[in-house]
Amino acid sequence: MSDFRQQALDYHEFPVAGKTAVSLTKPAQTSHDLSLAYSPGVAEPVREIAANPDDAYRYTNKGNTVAVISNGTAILGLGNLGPLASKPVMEGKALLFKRFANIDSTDIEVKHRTTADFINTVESIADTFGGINLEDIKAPECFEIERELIARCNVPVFHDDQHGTAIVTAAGMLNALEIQGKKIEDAIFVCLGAGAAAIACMTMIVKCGAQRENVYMLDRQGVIHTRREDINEYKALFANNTDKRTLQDVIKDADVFLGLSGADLLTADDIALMAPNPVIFACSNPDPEIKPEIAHSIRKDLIMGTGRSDYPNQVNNVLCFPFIFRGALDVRASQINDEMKIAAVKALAAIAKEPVPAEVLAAYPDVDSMTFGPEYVLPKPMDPRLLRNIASAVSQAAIDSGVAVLDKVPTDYSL
Ligand SMILES: NC(=O)C1=CN([C@@H]2O[C@H](COP(=O)(O)OP(=O)(O)OC[C@H]3O[C@@H](n4cnc5c(N)ncnc54)[C@H](OP(=O)(O)O)[C@@H]3O)[C@@H](O)[C@H]2O)C=CC1
Ligand SMILES: CC(=O)C(=O)O
Ligand SMILES: [Mg+2]
Repeated sequence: MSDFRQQALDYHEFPVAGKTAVSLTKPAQTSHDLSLAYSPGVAEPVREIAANPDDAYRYTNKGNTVAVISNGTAILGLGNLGPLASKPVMEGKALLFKRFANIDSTDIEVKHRTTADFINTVESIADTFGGINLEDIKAPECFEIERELIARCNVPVFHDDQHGTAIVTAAGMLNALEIQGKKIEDAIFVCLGAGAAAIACMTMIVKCGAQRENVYMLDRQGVIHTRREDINEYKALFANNTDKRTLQDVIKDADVFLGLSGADLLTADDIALMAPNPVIFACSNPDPEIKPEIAHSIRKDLIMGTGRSDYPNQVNNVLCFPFIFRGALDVRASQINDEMKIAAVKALAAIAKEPVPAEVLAAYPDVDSMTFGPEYVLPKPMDPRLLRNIASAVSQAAIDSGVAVLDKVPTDYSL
């Protein structure tokens, strides 16, 4: 067994199984404490909440709790391995919520027969939480699931693989194109993958200025084009009127490759065909569409990003979901709307252009330099500015767009 594999297994197994636990926020030492925490004292907030449901935010943990919910149908790039196998990833998301935004999170893995069953299950438990983070649910079902749950739930519902990924990818893309001296409206994009993450990322990149006709999207059958009859309504949004059919047809002279598909699907020969100064975000996890070592060995003029923590330019939704939920929870937003998402894109992209605090440099002793450029198009996950800058921009956007219950952006973001 490889050393890293054993380390990863040991990390999850010892000293206790798993990565999260519940901790108490109130004293529970004396019989008086118990009489307050449980019977008879607990009856008082029960009565208050029954009379006024909003009091759940006052007397329970609802307002700072997000459920991370999956059915395990698209676990990272590993595929449909079922709900239980997705649990380490969902616990991982809960760890990240707590570590980066002090949000308490519960992972919930749902076994279900139909999409309707899944939707009904999540709807039934949604009021328990301040927000719902859907995770690793495959396309196309994820689109209906999110749409229905947004309509039916009273708290924000956010499919992280769609919108968290789209926000981070768009921010990184705007910065990478700027560094490469390319205009987004002129750039030719190749997107390998046409699922949850790919459709949302390209939709956001088009909102940021890319021309829809300059986007070539591919699934397992090749280029998505207008004469294909096997594509769903979501892929159809990216159908191009083109005779190009294969990855090799479209990668020639492309400015950007975005991978949201699977491991090792882009070759060195493909990269050699791209336009000068290309941008390659190979975001499949855990293994990217092409290894950075291979890409860099083929050409020196590229900007390379992956979803992983162990290479420069980590393009991963961890740079978004803890902070966008922090911003939404802080003003009790009823939804996470486009205004809040665009505010997150701008706030994230801007951080990469600012000087990096010493504590961030200290957290990454192996990184030589963190200056806006080809090896640093996005801030690092350990950067404390992510919390303050993104959460405050998102809260403000929620207030400005009329979806916030509270009208003050917090000033204290200490963890
Ligand atoms: N870095 C990050 O932050 C994130 C990365 N991702 C990564 O993106 C990938 C997709 O995730 P997600 O969108 O949630 O999953 P989905 O199941 O919704 O979509 C997967 C897509 O990839 C396509 N695909 C799979 N294998 C191939 C192949 N051999 N050739 C062409 N297309 C292929 C599928 O094609 P078809 O439609 O024909 O089945 C489908 O369109 C995963 O690897 C995941 O790790 C996802 C979210 C965040
Ligand atoms: C990062 C992530 O959410 C994924 O790869 O699915
Ligand atoms: Mg995911």
